[in-house]
Amino acid sequence: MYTTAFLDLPPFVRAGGTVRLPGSKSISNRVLLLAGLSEGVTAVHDLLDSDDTKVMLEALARLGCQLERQGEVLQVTGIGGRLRTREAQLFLGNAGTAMRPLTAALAVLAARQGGSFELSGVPRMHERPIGDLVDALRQLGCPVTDLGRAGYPPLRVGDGTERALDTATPIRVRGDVSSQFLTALLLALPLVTQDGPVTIQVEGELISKPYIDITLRLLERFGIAVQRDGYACFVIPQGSRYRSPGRIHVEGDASSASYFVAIGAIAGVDRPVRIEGVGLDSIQGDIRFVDAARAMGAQVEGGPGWLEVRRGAWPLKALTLDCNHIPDAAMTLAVMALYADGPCRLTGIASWRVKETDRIAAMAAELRRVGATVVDGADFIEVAPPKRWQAAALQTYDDHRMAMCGSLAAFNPLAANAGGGALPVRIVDPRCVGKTFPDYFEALFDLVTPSAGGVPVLAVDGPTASGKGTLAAELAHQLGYHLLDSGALYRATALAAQDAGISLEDEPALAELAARLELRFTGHQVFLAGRDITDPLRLESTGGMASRVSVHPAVRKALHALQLSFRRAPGLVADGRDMGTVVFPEADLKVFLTASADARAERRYKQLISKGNSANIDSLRADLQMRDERDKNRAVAPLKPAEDAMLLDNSHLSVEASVEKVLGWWQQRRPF
Ligand SMILES: Nc1ncnc2c1ncn2[C@@H]1O[C@H](COP(=O)(O)OP(=O)(O)O)[C@@H](O)[C@H]1O
Ligand SMILES: Nc1ccn([C@@H]2O[C@H](COP(=O)(O)OP(=O)(O)O)[C@@H](O)[C@H]2O)c(=O)n1
Repeated sequence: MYTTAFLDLPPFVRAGGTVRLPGSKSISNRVLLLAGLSEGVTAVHDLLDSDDTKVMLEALARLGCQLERQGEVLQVTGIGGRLRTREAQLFLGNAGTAMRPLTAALAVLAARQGGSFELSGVPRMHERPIGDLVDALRQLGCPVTDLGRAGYPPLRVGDGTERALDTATPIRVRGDVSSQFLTALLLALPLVTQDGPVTIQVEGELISKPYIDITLRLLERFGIAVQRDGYACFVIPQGSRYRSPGRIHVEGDASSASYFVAIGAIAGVDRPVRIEGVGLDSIQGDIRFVDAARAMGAQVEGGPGWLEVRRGAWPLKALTLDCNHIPDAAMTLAVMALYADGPCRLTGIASWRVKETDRIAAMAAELRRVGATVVDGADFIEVAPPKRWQAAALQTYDDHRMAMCGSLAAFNPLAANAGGGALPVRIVDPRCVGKTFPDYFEALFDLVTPSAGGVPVLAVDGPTASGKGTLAAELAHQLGYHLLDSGALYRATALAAQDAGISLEDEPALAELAARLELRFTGHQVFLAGRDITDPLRLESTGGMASRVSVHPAVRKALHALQLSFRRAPGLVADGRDMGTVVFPEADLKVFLTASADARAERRYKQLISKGNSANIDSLRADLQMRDERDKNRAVAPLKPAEDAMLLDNSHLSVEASVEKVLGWWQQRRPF
């Protein structure tokens, strides 16, 4: 997962390959609650691991459920409908799928068995209405106290005393704001069917019906057969009891699939985008997004648990659609509209206004940034593709879907009206995808081909101990970019030569060795032919050998292709001696880092001492000056600043100040 302040996506021109979807959020949190309320143990397979499931799991643990991971499977031992804890404060982040059902379940349990629970979330959660659910619970006789604004979390359910509930009178709940209130009641009310059946009557036209279908199907798996009359009246039979199905598989998330369906429709030109984990047989309503994508031109094939998507019509065909049945996936259509042959109009989306953010307002604002013409109203949005695309920094409003949708703007080079341009797209706060799809961007980068020269490079060159490695690593960390420590390649070649007994003057043998170097970088570790060389690689003596190895033109040539292969989406920070001059002459920013010989000798001295090595500052200074001479005076790729390099003498600058300086230069060169 990218936890950077922003993530710049290079422009993409093609997509293809396979993506395996994480589990559905809606199914995961419903299954967890049902398993938590059941008698016995439920083995949950393919559970989504995300922010929203984490808060649900934490809440269940606080309530006395036993949770045990066995590899990929989570074993949940439920409380069997009996409170194990009579008091708890539960923090539920921004997870509507945890807040609503837990409010309902704990309200009835607390009233029946005497308990008191506080439920709260992030500030946005406290702006998301829950009043209709609270009204329904109060009709039953459950004590519910508003701890903030009436009708919004935080709430307290129960007052510690046992109460009789009125389960004979039908419970009325509004269905036209969010179907989650009805879901919450359906999931919770089997707990109070001891004395008779419980009837729920929906007032107003129910929205997002497919989510109720998921709820009913999962209740059935847990032994509860709800009788119903369409979507207006639901009856939970007397004596209903949750029974664990023993084992249950969570489907891949159909809403998450929508981004990859869109990517296939936009850029699946040479090969399809294959999506695994959810198929045409899905129980999730958002699978019907596939119909909408087809209507826009996508070619979609599918079977149980898989979909394959290719580009069909291009540009995409403009669409007008009532999206009431696919509230979440419909957001993806709003972004596909950027690539359509006319304006697209999505209606029936009033519920967008009460989601993680006001999604109609957010979508309109962000699509305008890339150049689209957008008209929005209480329950619709109309998007006309940009006449002129603009490079944009897209805000994400702590909303995972805004971030994932925004990424689709990076296919702008393919737009009919792109005019040959290729613009990067900045996603601000990419971490918000953690709500449902923590590795979304990694999955995206695995599928896409960036435009030629589209992957940005930041080159840092300079003499030894100037702080290149430290600076480059921190820049890569803050930008979410890959890191090339080119010195490590020369160092590894030197170690390999030492192992193989090859002389450091034997150019042809060294070049051959360099060409078939079996190097692997994992986190902070480096492996050479399977051997961990992390420590020997950093030895001062290895640096000295590397300096001798690196003077040979044939060795430099042999390592060239390997260095280029580090340039992958989203971007690269490369550190060395000739990054800006030879290897990446077209780098977007070149920094030449220097510091006085005294400063560098002192840094190296401290670095060695802190690692428990012995060192002598005078010999270190002499050694680094000798290495500077060799690097500067060699015939091929000598150490010198590129003509267009920015010079930075950091003799009197802290690491943080150097990083800030370079990030400032970087920002100036970005088009946002
Ligand atoms: N701007 C700086 N100010 C002070 N010390 C620094 C600075 N940059 C790096 N250092 C320290 O100097 C040492 C050498 O830095 P390193 O990044 O390994 O250099 P290089 O990669 O150029 O050989 C490290 O211990 C590092 O923490
Ligand atoms: N792009 C590069 C990187 C390193 N090198 C050589 O490899 C040696 C080790 O590089 P390094 O960056 O790990 O070493 P230090 O800068 O820490 O000494 C340097 O002394 C250079 O001679 C090079 O020639 N070209």
